[in-house]
Amino acid sequence: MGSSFSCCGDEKVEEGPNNEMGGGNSWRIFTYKELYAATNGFSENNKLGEGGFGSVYWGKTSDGLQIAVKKLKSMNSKAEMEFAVEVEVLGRVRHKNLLGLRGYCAGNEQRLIVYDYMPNLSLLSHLHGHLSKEVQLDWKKRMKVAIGSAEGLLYLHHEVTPHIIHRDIKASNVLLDSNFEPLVADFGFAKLIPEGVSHMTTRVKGTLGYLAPEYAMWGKVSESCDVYSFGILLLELITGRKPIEKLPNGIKRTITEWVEAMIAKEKFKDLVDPKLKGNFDEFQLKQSIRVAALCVQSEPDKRPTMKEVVSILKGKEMNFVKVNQNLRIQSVKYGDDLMAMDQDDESNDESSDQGNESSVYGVFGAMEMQKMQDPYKRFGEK
Ligand SMILES: Nc1ncnc2c1ncn2[C@@H]1O[C@H](COP(=O)(O)OP(=O)(O)OP(=O)(O)O)[C@@H](O)[C@H]1O
Repeated sequence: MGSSFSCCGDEKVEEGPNNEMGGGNSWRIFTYKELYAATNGFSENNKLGEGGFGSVYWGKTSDGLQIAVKKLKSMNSKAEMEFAVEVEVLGRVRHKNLLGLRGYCAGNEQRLIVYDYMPNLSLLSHLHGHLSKEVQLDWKKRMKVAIGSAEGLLYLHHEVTPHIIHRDIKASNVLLDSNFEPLVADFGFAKLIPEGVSHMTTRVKGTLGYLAPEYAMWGKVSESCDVYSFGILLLELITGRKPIEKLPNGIKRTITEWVEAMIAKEKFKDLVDPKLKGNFDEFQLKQSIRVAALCVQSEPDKRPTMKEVVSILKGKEMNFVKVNQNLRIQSVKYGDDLMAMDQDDESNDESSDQGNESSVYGVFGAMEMQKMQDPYKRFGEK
């Protein structure tokens, strides 16, 4: 590995366009040699986690900056596309709640993306992973994470041109800085939406449990798919439960099914993660359940926009909320074929971020997904 430092040459050849907006947010091209040295040769000890794209390593540059380096695991057209999309999208976005680009390295043999290191890791590790026992995420922090993530999405949907749909909103893609400010990450699946286009039909990418039904089944993608995923994330933050749980009898249950049943019994307070030991704000609980209920409706047109979501989470009442005053959650059934593909299983992974969430990369909806020999293959892999 160490022999081929073909990547990007040894000189700093290019800088991001936004340097004038503050040195802290600029990006540049890194050399492979630099990243190799920063990560101690991509040592296993430096590994922060692994996703579909490849592994992520902690590192420190020669000028003392702590970074996270995402290293493509194999060079194929699919992975190349994801790399290109992520770098392209990251180059366009700038918001306190979006994990921006610190740099990249693209040579003949390597593709690497460099981000700022987020010392409090992912939301997933706090809710279900190795940090969950420490219960650092009290109610106030959870609300901060909810509002911040929603603001990041609001920016993508309404403020950047062309608009961007993230398509993979989930707990492992929300990273936390030293103040527990959330930063939405992982733009490899993002879609740029040309002006005037309300929705597009596309291959399904994302993670089962968070996928909007119209997207999972028919590949119909619009901003409201992110709104649906955000609703699931919000329920996860409130309840501390996973989007899909495997019950002792082997049956899989979605978080919306569980919440729906609890609300039917009017057990609102019992919805809150027991780890919080009853320490939560009742008004905020009601508001956030209401937002989540609106977001996870199966009809995309009935879901709120992220602007509306942010307003309600910040305590402002909106007229349209009247349609869902009684806090009813509509649970969506994905269908047995899709649920069978969930690989959540028993892995309540305490040791790392990997593997305790079901990343399913379906193609063209459930029927096609069922036909795939290996459902966990990523798109585009032959
Ligand atoms: N900037 C960062 N700072 C700290 N940890 C990070 C950073 N970026 C990624 N990680 C860690 O590395 C793990 C792997 O990230 P990655 O985005 O590759 O995959 P994922 O989101 O877990 O899975 P998927 O590929 O299915 O989206 C994350 O869960 C996170 O804990």
